Amino acid sequence: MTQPILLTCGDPAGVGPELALTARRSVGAAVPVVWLGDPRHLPPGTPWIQIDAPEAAAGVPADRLAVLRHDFPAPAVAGRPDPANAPGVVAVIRRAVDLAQAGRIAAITTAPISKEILKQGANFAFPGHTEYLAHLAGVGEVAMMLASTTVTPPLRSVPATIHIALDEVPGSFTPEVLESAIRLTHAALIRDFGIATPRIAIAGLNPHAGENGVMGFDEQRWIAPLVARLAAAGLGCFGPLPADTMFHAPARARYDAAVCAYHDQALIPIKTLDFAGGVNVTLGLPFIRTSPDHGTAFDIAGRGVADPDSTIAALRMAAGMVKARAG
Ligand SMILES: NC(=O)c1ccc[n+]([C@@H]2O[C@H](COP(=O)([O-])OP(=O)(O)OC[C@H]3O[C@@H](n4cnc5c(N)ncnc54)[C@H](O)[C@@H]3O)[C@@H](O)[C@H]2O)c1
Ligand SMILES: N[C@H](C(=O)O)[C@H](O)COP(=O)(O)O
Repeated sequence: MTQPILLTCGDPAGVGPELALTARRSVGAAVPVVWLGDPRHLPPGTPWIQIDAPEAAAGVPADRLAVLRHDFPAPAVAGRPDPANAPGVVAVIRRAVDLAQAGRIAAITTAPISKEILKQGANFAFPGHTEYLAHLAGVGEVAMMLASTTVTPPLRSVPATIHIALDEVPGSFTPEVLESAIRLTHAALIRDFGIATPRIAIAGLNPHAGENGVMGFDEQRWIAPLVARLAAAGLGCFGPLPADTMFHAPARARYDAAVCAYHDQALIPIKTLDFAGGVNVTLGLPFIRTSPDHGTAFDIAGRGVADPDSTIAALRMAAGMVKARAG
């Protein structure tokens, strides 16, 4: 790789800045990385080198952090998020997308943000990176995949509805939304994960996938017919399956990705099985974006105990996707 993966700073009071150098070192010299943020927010003693353009990251030794500087209004106190820095956090994401769309970086890996702090400090109107990145890229349909990296068989799970309240799920989980998630998942498995003939398991919405109408009719009414139509069209999907029994190891061996109805149905299994190695990937963007699966972890930020593995896995997965797309 010649172009770098750009690692955003995320919330400067979260664990993002303290994980940056370790993650950068772990992926090694073959993968150039540039960190976008305010160097005042890095832990004291971090060896960093300022660069003026992402292209210069390849010349920075892998034991140093190449920094593309983005000055924030305020210093950061680990564990004490400051809404005054929220506009800076948002601007960093925007700048990363500008660089990706200009073809100057190979991929974006984002460090965690706090939606609550961004709303307080920047009136941020999006529930997460996923929706904001789609907005910035001008893309109507994206999906959020959480992919394991350390469990066998692996788990890749995609919630068809994303960051919405549970009481909004029944109205938002529509045939169009499910079809879009299945199509995006199918395309990503081929393009980014090198799976020529994807197998995609679809979760039901209701307990026992409705049990033939005893616990709900969504499966009979529209989920099963939709899945059958897309399977006939060659999308390799099957189901709907009862969600409670589709994530144990023998069940996972039967599919390459699971498409679920809502956020926790998809994310609880992966964060339980592989919290340390889980990676969040946005499907459907015109550029590559990965992220660790964890959040800002304000409760442990600054104590040097945060596990870097998910950030390392996110950088590695981004590099793998760059390679897969290059053929
Ligand atoms: N990609 C993202 O930007 C992203 C992802 C998830 C959550 N969040 C945000 O993060 C904030 C906090 O969310 P949360 O508390 O639900 O989840 P969290 O992942 O921040 O923390 C959950 C628990 O896991 C622990 N933890 C998290 N990361 C860890 C690590 N690297 N090493 C060791 N322990 C770790 C935390 O200490 C905490 O006990 C929220 O504002 C949420 O919106 C952001
Ligand atoms: N739902 C995600 C998770 O819990 O891992 C998280 O909020 C991150 O979402 P974005 O990548 O959209 O910020």
